[in-house]
Amino acid sequence: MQHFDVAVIGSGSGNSLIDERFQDLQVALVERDETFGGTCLNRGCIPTKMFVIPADLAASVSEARRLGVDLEFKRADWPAIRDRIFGRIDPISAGGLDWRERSQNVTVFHGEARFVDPHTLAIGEDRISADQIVLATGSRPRPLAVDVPESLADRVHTSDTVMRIDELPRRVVILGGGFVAAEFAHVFASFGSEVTLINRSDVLLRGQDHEISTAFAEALGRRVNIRLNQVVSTIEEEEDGSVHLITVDRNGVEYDYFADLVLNATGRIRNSEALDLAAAGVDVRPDGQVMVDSTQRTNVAHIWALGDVSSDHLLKHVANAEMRTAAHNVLNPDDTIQTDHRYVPHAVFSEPQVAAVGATEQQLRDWGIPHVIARQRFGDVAYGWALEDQGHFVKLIADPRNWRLLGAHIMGPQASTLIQPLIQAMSFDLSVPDMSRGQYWIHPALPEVVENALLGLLAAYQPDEIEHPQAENF
Ligand SMILES: Cc1cc2nc3c(=O)[nH]c(=O)nc-3n(C[C@H](O)[C@H](O)[C@H](O)COP(=O)(O)OP(=O)(O)OC[C@H]3O[C@@H](n4cnc5c(N)ncnc54)[C@H](O)[C@@H]3O)c2cc1C
Ligand SMILES: NC(=O)c1ccc[n+]([C@@H]2O[C@H](COP(=O)([O-])OP(=O)(O)OC[C@H]3O[C@@H](n4cnc5c(N)ncnc54)[C@H](O)[C@@H]3O)[C@@H](O)[C@H]2O)c1
Repeated sequence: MQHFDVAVIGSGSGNSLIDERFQDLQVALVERDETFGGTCLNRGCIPTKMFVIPADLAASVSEARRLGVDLEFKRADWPAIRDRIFGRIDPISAGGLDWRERSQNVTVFHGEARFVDPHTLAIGEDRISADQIVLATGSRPRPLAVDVPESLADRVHTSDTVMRIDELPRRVVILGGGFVAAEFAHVFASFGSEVTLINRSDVLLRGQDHEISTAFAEALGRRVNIRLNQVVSTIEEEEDGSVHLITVDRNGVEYDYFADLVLNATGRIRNSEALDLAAAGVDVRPDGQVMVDSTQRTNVAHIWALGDVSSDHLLKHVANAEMRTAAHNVLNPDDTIQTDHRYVPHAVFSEPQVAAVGATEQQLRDWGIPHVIARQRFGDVAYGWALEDQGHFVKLIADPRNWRLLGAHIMGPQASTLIQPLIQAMSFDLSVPDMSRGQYWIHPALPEVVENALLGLLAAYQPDEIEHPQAENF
């Protein structure tokens, strides 16, 4: 049996963990998928955003018309877009594997790892042992709870497969109302498909500030048919080859939908069951989330975990941060560092974009934390005038006792970029007065919408007047 200093399971963030600091250690890297490099590179963040950019261009035609420019959308050449995207990504993945296989100190094992005992892994017929083991096995799409006829396998997809399809479907039904559903609804609708989004609950992008999720649903609803409070009960094939979905709402009423493609975007499950964690004594929650402390250590001292399999946040920037913590701690188990999960931001690359960091208004009310709220419309700053912006806004929430931001929520153009200075302010403990007046804000650039929202917070604060002051800059 081969023995290693470190064994890493999963080639996504797990592969990035093995940097030059490990060069004097013998490392095993195990990957069960034929594709090397994990979700973000091959079927997640990166290819989806590469579809979103052409979708943004296609969607801009209707925006242009409002500004007096007569553009025409002819068609999206799906095979060309797909081949361009994967023509770039697939070689990166293959090159990454090739480079790794040529690393002097790393042995790549192709197969599914499972524990035999706390220090031993089985990978097919192979058995390896390691002093320390890192679990970086990620997550996968949650399968539908209803049977899908085998004959429909090429028409009922998840995010793993949908980006590789051969042609743009005419009618798309998306099941789910989270990040994946929101981003693919934008892509397919912009490219000209007729999109119906069916969600089990009555909110899209649950977990966002209520004002954002309501405004987002309204905006997306202008381009996509949105059906809430319904779940699929049956999926069958029609004679003409289309997919027939029957859904049922809370009152037991049934609805029929017909599609050329169905995207199941109903959430993700963590890849932990194949690991046989019981054999190693690693604690895992009933939903499959491996339990770790802030040093990324499991309850078994030499076993660490990071990323989707153990994190509360299924986001690549969080997996990367946890990977950096785990890398340090594997190398310095007696001098560990912790992952900072205080201000984890996220962005949804749909149309409109949504981005947020920190607490929502409803959370602060529930927690009884005093707060001031300011809302600033994009349409009321100079760049927003140029955009003729309608309906997009920044919502900031701060604690008036120390003027620190508690939450920032943005829906609109470049939200994923505009949120960054707010993340920075929260991470580096910058106060609202310092942030708003302690620096120049380029005029007439879009970040003035953030500047004005910050000033709105200060203006909203009328001590003794009301418990939760709000600046209605609308
Ligand atoms: C469609 C989509 C879009 C996304 N967009 C974004 C985005 O814009 N921004 C963002 O921050 N996040 C995004 N995410 C989330 C992001 O992709 C994940 O949070 C991130 O990739 C998780 O990384 P990881 O290293 O934990 O797992 P992964 O990258 O999934 O790597 C885990 C690897 O482990 C392997 N594995 C699993 N079990 C075993 C086993 N027993 N033995 C051997 N190998 C095993 C898997 O095959 C996989 O290759 C997106 C996700 C999806 C699905
Ligand atoms: N831009 C990004 O950062 C990005 C993009 C994509 C994914 N991700 C990550 O991946 C995670 C998973 O995304 P996701 O969208 O798959 O999951 P999600 O958990 O965000 O959303 C799942 C949605 O499906 C709905 N749903 C569940 N069961 C259903 C059913 N039977 N019928 C209809 N609707 C049903 C839920 O109500 C919910 O709205 C996200 O939470 C996010 O962390 C991030």
